[in-house]
Amino acid sequence: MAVYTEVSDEALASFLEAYDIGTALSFKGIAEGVENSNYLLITTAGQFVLTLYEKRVDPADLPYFLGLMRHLSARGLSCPVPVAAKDGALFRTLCGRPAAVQTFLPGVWPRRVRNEHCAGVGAALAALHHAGEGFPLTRANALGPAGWRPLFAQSATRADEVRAGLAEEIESALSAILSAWPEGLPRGQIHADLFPDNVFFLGDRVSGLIDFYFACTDLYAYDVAVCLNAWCFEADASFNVTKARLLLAAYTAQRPLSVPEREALPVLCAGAALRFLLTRLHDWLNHPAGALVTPKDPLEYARKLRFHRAARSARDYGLD
Ligand SMILES: Nc1ncnc2c1ncn2[C@@H]1O[C@H](COP(=O)(O)OP(=O)(O)OP(=O)(O)O)[C@@H](O)[C@H]1O
Ligand SMILES: N[C@@H](CCO)C(=O)O
Repeated sequence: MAVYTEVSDEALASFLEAYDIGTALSFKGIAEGVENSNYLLITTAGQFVLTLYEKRVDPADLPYFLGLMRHLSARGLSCPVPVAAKDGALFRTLCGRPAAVQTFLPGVWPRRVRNEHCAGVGAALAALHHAGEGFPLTRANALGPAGWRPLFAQSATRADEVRAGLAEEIESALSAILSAWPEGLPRGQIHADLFPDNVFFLGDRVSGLIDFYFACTDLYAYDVAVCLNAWCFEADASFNVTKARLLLAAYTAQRPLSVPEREALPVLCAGAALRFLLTRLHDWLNHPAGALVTPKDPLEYARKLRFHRAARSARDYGLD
């Protein structure tokens, strides 16, 4: 469930007065998602999603996130478009929280990832990277290499509660990855969290991308690495090279990877696995008893990390 803030009919009606999208016909909480409160809002003008930003999103980042979505959409990428209020603002305040109205995106995310989905996401990721060009704002990746040590420091002494030896394994991976992290690769606006639950499909075709709240300005090939982690492993933790080949073929058809990007793929994939291992470990150790949201398994990413640390070259990911 992800409705942390209840909105009364009166509060909604007065909020909507600031917009040109008619009056509410129906208003329902959306159960999915973890971070923010999301509502499906049907008005006399159409269908929208109303998001109230809870603790994790820094309001200072909203101009970047919402501006990026407008920029991407204007450049042909299918994603929710933030609707400006009558005064031009992309977000306002509702029930004491920053809140934004976005267009509704049709489609469903794949509960079971098939090969066709991987080709679709590869193409969509390259389209996102191209569409982001020219966006004037930047945002540092708070969960990039510089953030990993401080993040791990919050869990290090308790990591072995999750699995004996985990702290040492993370420490060794952290040092190896940081010392091999590539310099000078092409960078721009990246999604940084393009997991299956953030990609909507209609049939086998991508209908759009959502959840830009980790987006930042970082290495394009790191975004590819995030997707290889999120889309190309099976439930038994084995790497599915067919899925990787399809994802990479569709991506490189639109944005070829340079030789240095290809060479860096194993360390970028290891870094991406470490990022999700660290955030999941933190959430696993710190989730309040009785919380409605089940934390995600950190060990899934410890297994993926091992695969990447054993990989020798881009060939291990299906690139020739
Ligand atoms: N524009 C949209 N159109 C249609 N559905 C949407 C839209 N935005 C969000 N949703 C729905 O709301 C759900 C949660 O959205 P989102 O993933 O952005 O939330 P979140 O709270 O930031 O979650 P998390 O970061 O944990 O995934 C989505 O799975 C989807 O069902
Ligand atoms: N995609 C992240 C959650 C943050 O959106 C994970 O699976 O750990």
